[in-house]
Amino acid sequence: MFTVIKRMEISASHKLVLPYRSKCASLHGHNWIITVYCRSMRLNSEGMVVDFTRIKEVVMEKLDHQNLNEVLPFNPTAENIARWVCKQIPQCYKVEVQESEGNIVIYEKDSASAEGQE
Ligand SMILES: Nc1nc2c(c(=O)[nH]1)N=C([C@H](O)[C@H](O)COP(=O)(O)OP(=O)(O)OP(=O)(O)O)CN2
Ligand SMILES: [Zn+2]
Repeated sequence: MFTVIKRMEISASHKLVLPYRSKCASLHGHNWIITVYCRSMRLNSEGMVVDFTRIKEVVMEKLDHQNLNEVLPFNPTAENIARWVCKQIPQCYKVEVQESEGNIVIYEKDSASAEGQE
């Protein structure tokens, strides 16, 4: 089994839609550190699980220097962002989203529904 890990930092803004008072309901920014984990039993014809550059393109081109409320069709919580990133990359099974030093979310694909990893 091969595992590929790609870590990226994205600068972006967001506000959260919440049913209670929160400072996060106002537009603000973070430098999110997103770590993408991909795995496969087999390599493609180029000898890769997935190209590091392809992972960066998928994540950075969509999210970096954007207002996440405008480019994502859901409330841009760290949880939703992690799940969205995982869905963009077939070989991905886990995504860690670090919003600040102390705020970290990990999304892991349900192994029963995992695809493209063998
Ligand atoms: N489970 C989640 N909780 C919160 C999320 C989230 O994505 N998932 N997001 C936020 C906001 O984005 C907010 O910006 C973070 O607020 P806060 O926890 O107060 O974080 P700080 O960066 O200010 O960190 P400190 O711990 O206060 O230093 C809120 N909750
Ligand atoms: Zn925030």
